[in-house]
Amino acid sequence: MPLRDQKIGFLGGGAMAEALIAGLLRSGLVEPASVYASDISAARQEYLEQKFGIKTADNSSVVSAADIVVLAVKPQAISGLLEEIAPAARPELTVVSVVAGISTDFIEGFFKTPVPVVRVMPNTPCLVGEGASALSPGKFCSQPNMDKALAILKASGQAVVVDESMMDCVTGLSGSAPAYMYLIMEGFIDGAVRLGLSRDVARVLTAQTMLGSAKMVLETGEHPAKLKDMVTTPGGTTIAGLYALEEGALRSVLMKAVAEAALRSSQLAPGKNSKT
Ligand SMILES: NC(=O)C1=CN([C@@H]2O[C@H](COP(=O)(O)OP(=O)(O)OC[C@H]3O[C@@H](n4cnc5c(N)ncnc54)[C@H](O)[C@@H]3O)[C@@H](O)[C@H]2O)C=CC1
Ligand SMILES: O=C(O)[C@@H]1CCC=N1
Repeated sequence: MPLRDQKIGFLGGGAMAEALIAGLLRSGLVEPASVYASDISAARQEYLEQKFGIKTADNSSVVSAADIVVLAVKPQAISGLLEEIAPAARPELTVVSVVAGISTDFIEGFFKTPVPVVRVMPNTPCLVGEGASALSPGKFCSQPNMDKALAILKASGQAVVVDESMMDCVTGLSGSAPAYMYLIMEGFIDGAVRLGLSRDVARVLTAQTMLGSAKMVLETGEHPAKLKDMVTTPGGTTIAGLYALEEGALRSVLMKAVAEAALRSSQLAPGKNSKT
């Protein structure tokens, strides 16, 4: 029970913090009274208090009150936030960062003492308990620190440990890919609407097909190519559709999407060719 008696504070109460808080409370691993959040938007703080029954306070008060703090601001705001909370940071704290493109080294550099930092790349499906998260330990991280971070992320889906050198890749894959999946689904839905199917029916059939196909991959452990072959009758419909997808170079487009997003992740840290 790595989260027993732990107070968890979220710094930045936006979409990602909301998804993780929802998962934690749904899992029953922590009570609302053990969860704190801070946000520069008063409206956002009020929303989180109302929705989850958690407490809100300013950044430094949350760090002082918490055993675990989750950094959940945009990369552009991370330096200011770290400068603000540094005086309250201490070696007993576990810092969990979900900030894209920001290394454990970068975060550790703001603190005067060795503070354990875990870098995490979650995704928005955490909101419905189906997140995919990757975690990497910083140099001051012990196994109990990792266990706490893993427990938070596993409350919202699946979580795996990867070497930090793979974090940009993971950011371009599972961190960003919900958006790619929605784009793909939009295309399928429009394709069916074009042929006369109602949008509502097309939406349900598309989303359930994506869910079912993903479940087949996870539950059978088979290579996707084998599962694809199971659908594909010689001379049938599927191979006709696959031919169109291959003509559009779907697989190379998807590979490029992961690479472009990973490249952008590597540029997000302040001072690293950041565009914003
Ligand atoms: N949205 C996504 O799909 C994913 C986002 N992430 C990462 O999670 C982090 C948060 O992203 P989102 O939740 O999507 O952004 P968001 O914009 O929804 O939330 C950020 C929140 O931080 C607040 N904020 C800004 N400066 C602050 C400060 N100094 N102190 C306290 N609060 C402050 C903002 O008011 C906002 O509510 C980002 O670093 C992003 O890279 C990681 C994985 C997936
Ligand atoms: O687009 C972004 O930068 C963030 C990180 C991964 C998903 N959303």
